[in-house]
Amino acid sequence: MWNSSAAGSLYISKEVKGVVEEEYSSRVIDGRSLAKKVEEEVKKGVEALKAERGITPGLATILVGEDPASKMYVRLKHKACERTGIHAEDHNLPASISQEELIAHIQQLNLRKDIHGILLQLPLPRHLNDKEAMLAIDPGKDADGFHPYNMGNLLIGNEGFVPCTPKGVIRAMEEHGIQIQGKHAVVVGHSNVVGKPMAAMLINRNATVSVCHVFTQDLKQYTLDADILVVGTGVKHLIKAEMVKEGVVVFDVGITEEDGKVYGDVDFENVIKKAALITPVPGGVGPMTISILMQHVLMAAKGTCKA
Ligand SMILES: Nc1nc2c(c(=O)[nH]1)N[C@@H](CN(C=O)c1ccc(C(=O)N[C@@H](CCC(=O)O)C(=O)O)cc1)CN2
Repeated sequence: MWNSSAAGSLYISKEVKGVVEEEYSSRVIDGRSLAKKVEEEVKKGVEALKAERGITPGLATILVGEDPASKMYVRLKHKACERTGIHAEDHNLPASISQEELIAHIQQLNLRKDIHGILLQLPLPRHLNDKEAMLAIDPGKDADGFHPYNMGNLLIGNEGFVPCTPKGVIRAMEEHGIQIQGKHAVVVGHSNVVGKPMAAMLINRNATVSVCHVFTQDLKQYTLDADILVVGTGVKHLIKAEMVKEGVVVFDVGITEEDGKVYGDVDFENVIKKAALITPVPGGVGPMTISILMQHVLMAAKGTCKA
């Protein structure tokens, strides 16, 4: 049922090579190769848009403050823009900015004809209200898919701008021929960025979906029954081998940084021995998130996703 070679999973990154025994390497979903494929599609689309309509897609990223991880994610997004031919603008605002000033800044970007996508890097400093700020973004420029208009559309099955991480997971499933309909998909984590939109996307594809979170009693009871498991909690190695069944497909969306190393929510080294397919951290869902963002900026510039 699973197509482990479809998306070039023969290439294994050096981080993964270090922990995976040879016999399991074909089970690894290589997010970097998949992201490269998506970026190549975007690059072609950008070139065509420039040639046919003289439009260069433009993305404005807004980063409030100096959080090192957020700075790195914004940097990765700008590099992807460079690779795909998208114009990128860095709006680094001071941590002391008020809610009103932030909203005024977003409104200025809404008016700009050369800016097609606006991305507000999360998390914001605690004194700022992210939901209110998201609401200020023109839904037609909402490259992240977090505006309530786009979230509402997702819920009723109109998938336009949807959150990039879960869309990256769905794209990886498609590339590997993973059947979703009729399967039991278990989503661990109920954030607005990953868990809730992921559950909606799986429901839209006729999976039976369980959503587990920090208040779920007996998590293992759910994860053991999962055909598809998506985990995004930020708890390092929350999912152990004894919590999954043989043949499960696992998407690890968690990121924990410790002593300069990055860890996922899944005990990859051991879970891979039971999984049919699994994403590593790093090199799994993260790069897909960024490539889908590029896809959204192109969509916004083409006007194929109007609010
Ligand atoms: N406005 C948004 N804020 C946040 C989002 C988002 O989608 N939109 N998601 C996360 C952070 N994030 C993107 O912003 C993100 C995180 C990680 C990666 C990634 O490629 N990670 C690499 C590892 C990098 C490392 O070494 O630390 C990987 O997994 O291979 C990309 C994007 C929260 N905020």
